[in-house]
Amino acid sequence: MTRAELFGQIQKKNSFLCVGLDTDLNKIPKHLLNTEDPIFEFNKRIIDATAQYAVAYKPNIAFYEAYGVKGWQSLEKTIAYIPKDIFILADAKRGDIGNTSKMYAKAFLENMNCDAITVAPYMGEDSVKPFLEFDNKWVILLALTSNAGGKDFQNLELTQGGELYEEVLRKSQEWGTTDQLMYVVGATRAEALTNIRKIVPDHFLLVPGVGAQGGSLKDVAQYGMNNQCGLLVNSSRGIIYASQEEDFAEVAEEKARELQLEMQQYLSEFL
Ligand SMILES: O=C(O)c1cc(=O)[nH]c(=O)n1[C@@H]1O[C@H](COP(=O)(O)O)[C@@H](O)[C@H]1O
Repeated sequence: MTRAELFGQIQKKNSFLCVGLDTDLNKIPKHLLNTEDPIFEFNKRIIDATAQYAVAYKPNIAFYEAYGVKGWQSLEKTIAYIPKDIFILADAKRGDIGNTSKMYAKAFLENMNCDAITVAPYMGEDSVKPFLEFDNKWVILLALTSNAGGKDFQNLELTQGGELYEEVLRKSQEWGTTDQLMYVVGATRAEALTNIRKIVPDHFLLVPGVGAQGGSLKDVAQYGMNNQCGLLVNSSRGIIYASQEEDFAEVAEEKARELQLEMQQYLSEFL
């Protein structure tokens, strides 16, 4: 999907919501466990309930890989089921030496035909470049993550000045364009967004961490939005497990609608 198409979806739906499909057999409603493919059945119901409010879905690959071949099949069915105009982001956090990254890229951007993949920048340019060789596909580089341990490395002061995550933002801009690269910034790190926007004013940011991790959507929108919105804000557990009973899809729809309404307000205020 191109940047213009993504922004078009945001304008059409008045939303920059990404629904995270972190589907865990221990958390989905019990009655679904009797179906042939409980993971897909759950995802299908969540997608049906939230597609009108979501501009992106983010299946976290760990939740599928954990169940082996069956999990992978559920993932493929889920990706095929997502409406074609919605951005699909494989949250796989890959990155390895060049010829290995090339195979990861082939798996997610070609065979699975996802629009984007999350990539760890730690191994540098030749580990990221193979993901950038696909038309209208995106690499989402981890910059400032939402977890407490993110500070262990990402906030280290470099001898030449600045913190490590700032160098990730600066250096990686040499590798691809604003039509190919996005960055992960946790909603729990919203205080850094003003500084981040000085370094990457035009890029899209994937922002996980609202809902279950407690990040503020308002702060993210206020300090992170640019003139093309420039944000995809993810919520996984806060939507998909808001109810773990038979009404889970209705409650997920309500939660997605609540976030969309709030986003609509910020789009009119800050865009
Ligand atoms: O890359 C990510 O999506 C990601 C980066 C990050 O810094 N923090 C983070 O929580 N995530 C992912 O975003 C999702 C957050 O889920 P919830 O906390 O349930 O909304 C999970 O799939 C995480 O793996």
